[in-house]
Amino acid sequence: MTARQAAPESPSARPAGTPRVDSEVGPLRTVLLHRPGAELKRLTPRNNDQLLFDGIPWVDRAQEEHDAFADTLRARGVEVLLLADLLAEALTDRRARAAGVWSAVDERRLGIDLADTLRSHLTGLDAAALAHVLTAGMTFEELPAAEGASLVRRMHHPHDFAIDPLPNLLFTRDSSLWVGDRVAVASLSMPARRRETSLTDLIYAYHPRFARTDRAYGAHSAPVEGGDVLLLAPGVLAIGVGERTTPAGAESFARSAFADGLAHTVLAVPIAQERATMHLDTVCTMVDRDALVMYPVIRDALSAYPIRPDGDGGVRVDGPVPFLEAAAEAMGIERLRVIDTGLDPVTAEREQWDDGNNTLAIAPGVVLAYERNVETNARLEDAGVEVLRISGSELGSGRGGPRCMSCPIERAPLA
Ligand SMILES: NC(=O)NCCC[C@H](N)C(=O)O
Repeated sequence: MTARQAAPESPSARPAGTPRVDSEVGPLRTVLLHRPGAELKRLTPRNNDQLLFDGIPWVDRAQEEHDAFADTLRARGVEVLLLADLLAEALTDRRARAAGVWSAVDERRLGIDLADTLRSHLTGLDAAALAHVLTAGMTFEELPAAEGASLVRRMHHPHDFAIDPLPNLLFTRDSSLWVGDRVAVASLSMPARRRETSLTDLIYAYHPRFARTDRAYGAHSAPVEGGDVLLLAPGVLAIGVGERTTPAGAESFARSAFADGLAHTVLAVPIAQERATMHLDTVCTMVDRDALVMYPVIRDALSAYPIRPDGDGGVRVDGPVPFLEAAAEAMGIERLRVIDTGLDPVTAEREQWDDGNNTLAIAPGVVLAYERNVETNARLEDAGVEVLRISGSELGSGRGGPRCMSCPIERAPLA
């Protein structure tokens, strides 16, 4: 056990406005969202698979849905920060602009000459214009004119990307996460998403709001995505290991959390390496202090490898043991209540796919959920959970729900 053992906070211990997240369900005070923008307009039937979207969203409607999502949160007193605003504000710092330019220009793709031309063009942009390129990307036909016509320019199709767009920025859950008073910039596994962390990294490094923020983990470590990390209770993390987060990622995240005194137990939870279950939060999320909504197909099979400090600077790994029991034990409660997705196996499969499990708790027993998951929402209400329904017909085409689309930055402690 490390000296700085994670301990439950007293509810009055900290003033509002200090970033800190110790649980999945503590009253949500501040959250980071990304209003989908021009980057979504880059999706075509030729690139949507590679860019991890299941279809081509109607962008205006997706924005309306997202605005309604943000308004639902604001109406409950949650401060909503938008990633594009933070990015543009951070980019007013010259050092942030330099970091943004370097992270966006890929010499391996463009060759040295074209990369140089593009870097000097981007360096001359103001913060707002640069923020636009960093999120929406740039095609070859949008490149600045330059003397001579390089082979690279001539042989690429005008619609090829010189800088890839980042349509999955919408899912702010995955590219950074807060544990206690520290932010971890995730290490994303899919090539289509990797550059996202250069933007979250830049925001936390240069935006004045986060000037005194300590880091946990880092984007160059083994893969860990925020959608796989559940803060079951103060000091207790569950980390899904599957399509995205690797065993090495879960182990090094655990070591780093122990070293920083952020956790006493990490449960590494194997999940199927499939798109339908790409993150742990696609199969279960917490809806109350002691309750989860969970895909029934995995409920009895879900296991965990508990990881704890060995008292000698290393870690001890136990298990595998049944997840629900291990979680309840680590949380210090008798048992976890489980609310099933869907009604029958087919509805459950449909609603799991449509992110019925992917709820965002804004307080114990109060969640945001997609309205389309009618049966799951009814079950939640039967179990006493208040469900604030949002529409996600277009937002859902990227396969992510309210939890995926939100990165809590401050939650009040659980009373
Ligand atoms: N936590 C989540 O499950 N996030 C959803 C991410 C969806 C995105 N299209 C992806 O494939 O990464």
